Order: sequence, then structure tokens, then C-alpha cells
Amino acid sequence: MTRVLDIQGLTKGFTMHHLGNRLAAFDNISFSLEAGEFLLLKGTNGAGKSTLLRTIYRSYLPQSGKVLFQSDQGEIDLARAADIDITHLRRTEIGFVTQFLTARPRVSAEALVAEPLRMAGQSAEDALQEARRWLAAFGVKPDLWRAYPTTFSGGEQQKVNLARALILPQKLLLLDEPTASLDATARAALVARLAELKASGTAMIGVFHHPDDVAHLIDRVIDLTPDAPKPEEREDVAV
Ligand SMILES: Nc1ncnc2c1ncn2[C@@H]1O[C@H](COP(=O)(O)OP(=O)(O)OP(=O)(O)O)[C@@H](O)[C@H]1O
Repeated sequence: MTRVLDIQGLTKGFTMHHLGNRLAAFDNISFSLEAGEFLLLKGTNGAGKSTLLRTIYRSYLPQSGKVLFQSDQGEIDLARAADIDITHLRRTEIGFVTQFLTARPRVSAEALVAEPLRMAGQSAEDALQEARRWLAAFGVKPDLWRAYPTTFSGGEQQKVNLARALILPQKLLLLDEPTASLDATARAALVARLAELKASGTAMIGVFHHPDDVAHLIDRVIDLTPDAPKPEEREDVAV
């Protein structure tokens, strides 16, 4: 087994300045993740699922604890790494799929999806061909490929978002309710792609509104509901 992530004693809260107090999002979380493992995060609303994903991705800084990631350059604590290293890792080794697309003015859907491949060194033409293949797989109509996603429907934007986020296999993939607002075709394409990525060694941590979609991929479940059993005791818990 190849270790990808080792989270040790991670604690995150939000300081509510206007209330003069601190709200705990999660407290003293520890678990590790191997290559090709799929970990489902579950828990009641507000249990801290999205906050944990964002803390691993370093959108948030934790109060304490470590997020040890085995990068191609060696072990790095994502909780303490320099911003420039985080930016590089996000481009090369760590992906984050949310239900929201960050569309950019006057950038076509196909260019947006092709971008990660181009940044990884593929030729513009090859990257575009591959981008179109993924747009088709997620059910984006060919008429829309050269259009700007800023005007797309919520579901169409989400499909472009998925195609872009999943086009390039990464070592660690964080998924925050990626199936929200997707139709059946896109959900099936997403699940097929996640299975492919898992088989190729991508480690994944995901929050899913309908975990049944990915039930066959799940290796472990962590329940962030306050007072739920500790992560170490949660292995092989049914969804
Ligand atoms: N930026 C923020 N500032 C202050 N409090 C926040 C912030 N983000 C999240 N919280 C609080 O942290 C707690 C955890 O929120 P989080 O969004 O991680 O929960 P969740 O488990 O993903 O919930 P849901 O299932 O409803 O999406 C909540 O009580 C929320 O109000």
C-alpha cells in the first residue's frame, strides 16, 4: 500500500468576531489514506464535512494538527506549506471538485476543460480533442462546446466543471457533493470516471448527497456527526 495522506489531530473552528466566541467545525480528527482508497465523509448538516475538505485543500488553515501529503517531491504538511507550493500541488497532484464552476469571461467550455492538460504540457490540439471527449461523456451538447459557460444552466456548468476537474488524473481528489444538480447521464459518467481514477491509484475523499451512487467504490466511512464513534473505530461501517 502506498500512503498518500496522513491527517493527525486536525482541529478547525471559526472565530465569530461579532459574537465574541469560537465555533468548532471539527476537533482532533486523525486518519490516513492510501493510493486508490475511497473514503466517504458523512455526518449531519453542519458536522464539518465541507470544512474538512477545504482544510485539506488548504482553503482554510486549521487551529492545530497536521495534513501530511506524500507529494512527488516528498512529504509536505499542507497545513504549513508555503502558498506557492500549495498552488503548484493544486495544479499537479491535488484536485477538488465542488458543485460550482468558476467560469471565466470569454473562455469557452472546451478551452476551460482543456486547460489542465495544456498546463501539463499537452499540445493545444490534443488537449482540445480530449476536452471534447469529456464534454461529450458528461452530456454537454456539442453546440455549447465553443460557448461561454457563464450563460450555461446550473447543471451544464456543473458538467463542464466535472470534465475540467477530472480530465487529468491526480494523486488526491477531494469531492464536495459533485452529483448535486446532475442528470442521470452525467451521474453515470462521473461514477465511471471515479472508478477509473480509483483503479489508476487516485485516493479520494468525498461527500455525497446520494452515497448509493458510489457505494461500490467506498472503502471506508468517517462520520463527522458530533459524538459519532472515533474514526479509528469507523472502518467498514456500512453507509
Ligand atoms: N466560513 C465560515 N465562517 C464561519 N462558520 C463557518 C464557515 N464555514 C462553515 N462554518 C460553520 O462550520 C460548521 C461546519 O460547516 P460545514 O459547511 O463544514 O458543514 P457540512 O457538514 O459540510 O454541512 P452540510 O451537510 O450542511 O453541507 C457549521 O456550523 C458552519 O456554520
